Amino acid sequence: MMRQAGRYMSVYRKLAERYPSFRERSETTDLIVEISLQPWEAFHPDGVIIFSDILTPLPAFGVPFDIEEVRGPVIQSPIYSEEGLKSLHPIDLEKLHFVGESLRILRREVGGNTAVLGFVGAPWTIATYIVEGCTTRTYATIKSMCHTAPHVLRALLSHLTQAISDYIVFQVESGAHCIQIFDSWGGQLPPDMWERWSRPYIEEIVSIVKNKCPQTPLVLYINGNGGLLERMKATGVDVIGLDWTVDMEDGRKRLGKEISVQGNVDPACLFSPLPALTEEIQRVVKCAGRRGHILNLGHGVLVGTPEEAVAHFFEVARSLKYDTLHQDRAVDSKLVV
Ligand SMILES: O=C(O)CCc1c2[nH]c(c1CC(=O)O)Cc1[nH]c(c(CC(=O)O)c1CCC(=O)O)Cc1[nH]c(c(CC(=O)O)c1CCC(=O)O)Cc1[nH]c(c(CCC(=O)O)c1CC(=O)O)C2
Repeated sequence: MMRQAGRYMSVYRKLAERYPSFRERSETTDLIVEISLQPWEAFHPDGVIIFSDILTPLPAFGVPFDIEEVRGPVIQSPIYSEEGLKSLHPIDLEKLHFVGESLRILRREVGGNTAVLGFVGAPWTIATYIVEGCTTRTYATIKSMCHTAPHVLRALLSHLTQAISDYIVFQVESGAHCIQIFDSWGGQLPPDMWERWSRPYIEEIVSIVKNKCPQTPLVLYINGNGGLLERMKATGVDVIGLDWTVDMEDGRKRLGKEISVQGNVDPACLFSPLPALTEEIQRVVKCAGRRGHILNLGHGVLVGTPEEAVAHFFEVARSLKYDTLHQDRAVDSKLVV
């Protein structure tokens, strides 16, 4: 489940009181392992997601950042000029030793029946933070840069493409079974702009990673991806994450049978009465069909979500039987949540 660890869990909030800095919590091996295992111990999902952030690798290629309680991510020196590009350097994976160590420990801790999942941000999404300096609602600076300084933006995105590719391979070699690429803010671009400013860089990442780790499935998630589904498929990833604004059945039709899908229960549904949540999970699973569906939310668990609802989500997922959901014969297929 996306964002399955974090602020909605009381054990996490208690730990955060003792370790108030997000960077400390997400850059200390023991804490990363402990936080990653909190939802695994509480709900027994099929996958453990390393507790980290899409911004975690930034300092390893020359971009310091912090996560502030109210403002969220803050980049001390945003990059929007050729001068700013000078601070970038190739990713130094030794500076991310805690990620490698945590993935290795998680693999040992969870045994053979649980997948260990790594993730990265896509170049466009990471660039929105590096250029804007913080979370933005308008993306005005980076979008205007597409016209005022396209060469600078291209150089930044190319640098990020190489760094992120190296970082994915590092995560796989450290033990991640599967990698999700978050182009969370790709849906903020008109589709033709996404084609120019995001897709080529994701495609290059996919090609580098498929060359070095051909067995590792890659999931691509974009928030607000209704206008982009077919374009996402063309990147060559193995799984397309659907947010909840796309009907699962429509998504399936548009994407065809040969690609897998993930999603797409509305995270807000976890605030509804549990029987309504049960029905929605069953509906989504039924619409997704019998093969190649990773049951998940359409985006991360929201802050304030009742933990009982998350527990219920996993219980319902485990209880599903294809032969009762579908009239056709049951298949021996596993649900991953
Ligand atoms: O998420 C927030 O609302 C707070 C600020 C924020 C963070 N990263 C950020 C944002 C969004 C933004 O403002 O741009 C920026 C961020 N981090 C991430 C994404 C990708 C996405 O969710 O679409 C994004 C961009 C989009 C987005 O936030 O929706 C990914 C992320 N951060 C994180 C995790 C791990 C996890 O939660 O299990 C994960 C993903 C793992 C997965 O779902 O597979 C961890 C994280 N990062 C962060 C926090 C909050 C700070 C804290 O615990 O003290 C937390 C913990 C939590 O969400 O409760 C900081």
